[in-house]
Amino acid sequence: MNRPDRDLPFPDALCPDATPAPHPLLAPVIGYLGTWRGTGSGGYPTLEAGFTYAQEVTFSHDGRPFLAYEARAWLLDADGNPLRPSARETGWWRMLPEGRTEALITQPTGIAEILSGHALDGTVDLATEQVSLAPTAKQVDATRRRYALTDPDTLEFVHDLAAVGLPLQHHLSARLRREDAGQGIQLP
Ligand code: HEM
Repeated sequence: MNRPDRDLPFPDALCPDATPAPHPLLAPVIGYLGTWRGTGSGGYPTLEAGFTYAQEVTFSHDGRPFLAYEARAWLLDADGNPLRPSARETGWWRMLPEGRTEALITQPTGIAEILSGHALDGTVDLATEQVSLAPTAKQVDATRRRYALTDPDTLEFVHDLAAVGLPLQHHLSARLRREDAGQGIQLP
């Protein structure tokens, strides 16, 4: 969806020095632009065992004050080989003055999250304002997400989940590296 090489009149940009120029309100998240890959682990009290996964995440923009966000994950076996497709999600991070952030994220499991939070110094904290569920989706009451650029080429992610009647607690942690690591964007 966000491929910059597509023949569109207004293609998305994946880095700050490409055309179009990023909107000034993207400043607190400018280091997120690009494609990220890495692995993570997760679990939940309802699951017999924890799991490990790989993930690819892309943030792009079209010159307006929001990031287009797309993520797909697949489970890994004990040897690190791909096992099966897992979570996918797509959405929009709306950037407001002073780093205030609103995000809309949907998943093919029938879950739609509306989150709000704040972006500061490469860290974005988001918590759900509202979760909407398709009629057959699992019960999800709330999520909380923290994304942190621990260096210009490393994006760490922690996701807490309140679902199926349980209180908000850890579901996922991941560490992603910039696809073209080494050419990382310097943080302001
Ligand atoms: C990288 C992203 C994610 C991965 C790899 C992942 C992985 C998993 C796995 C492996 C399970 C066990 C069921 C299965 O085998 O499919 C699961 C369950 C579940 N996940 Fe996730 N998940 C991710 C993101 C999310 C998100 C964003 C939400 C909610 C907004 C979510 C909500 C749930 C719920 C509600 C369950 C079912 C719990 C239960 O019924 O016991 N997951 N997840």
